[in-house]
Amino acid sequence: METTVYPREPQVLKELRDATEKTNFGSSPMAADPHASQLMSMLLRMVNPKRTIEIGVYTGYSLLTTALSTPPDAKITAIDPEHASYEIGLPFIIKAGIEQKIDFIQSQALPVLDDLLLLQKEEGSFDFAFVDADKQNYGNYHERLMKLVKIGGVIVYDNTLWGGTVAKPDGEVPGCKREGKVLAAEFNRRIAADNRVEICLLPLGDGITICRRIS
Ligand SMILES: C[S@@+](CC[C@H](N)C(=O)[O-])C[C@H]1O[C@@H](n2cnc3c(N)ncnc32)[C@H](O)[C@@H]1O
Repeated sequence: METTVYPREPQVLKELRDATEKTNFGSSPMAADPHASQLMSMLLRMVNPKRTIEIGVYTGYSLLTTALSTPPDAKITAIDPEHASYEIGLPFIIKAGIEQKIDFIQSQALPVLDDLLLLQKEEGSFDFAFVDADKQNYGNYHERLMKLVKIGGVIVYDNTLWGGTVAKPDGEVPGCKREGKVLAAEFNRRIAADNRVEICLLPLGDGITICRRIS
């Protein structure tokens, strides 16, 4: 981290991370890991998406990463029911001059995804998606994103190792981590068996799974 990640972290992202850590919102390590963010930035530059979806914004570390790594005319649909945490990061998004790329929707994600699919007929309209929200719904998000993201597009899921607990016997997992372990392990098995995607689970940050839609 000291050699490869922090020295290359854009200054405005570092400022957003510091501001997050200084607030009450920073009491739990919710923001995307800077190492995972470095990977996402590279992926985004390779995919060069015009439209992306982010589920789970918090103070906006991954959202600002996305906005900094996409073309000037890219549009990001960012969904989170909490606005107060987003307001912590907003000054840095404005400072970076990329707020015009972002459509922040204050809502639970599922109704927004259903609306995009059923009412707005946005099937196949997105090139990239990042999911970092309620783990109970990862399977539901996956089914909707498999329609919203076009064939060849990329979906990235965060926290798929859940602190490494997915690889540990239950007895070695603290009680507060057990539900997350079960949810992450179930989701990992589900997408491993999904032949509509290529996948790769990378052991950086809290575990990050990259899916490329192939059918
Ligand atoms: C781990 S944090 C996201 C961190 C963020 N990606 C970052 O880099 O800072 C999880 C976020 O998911 C949001 N969330 C929880 N349930 C949600 C839901 N049903 N739909 C959308 N977002 C949700 C929470 O409000 C929280 O801000």
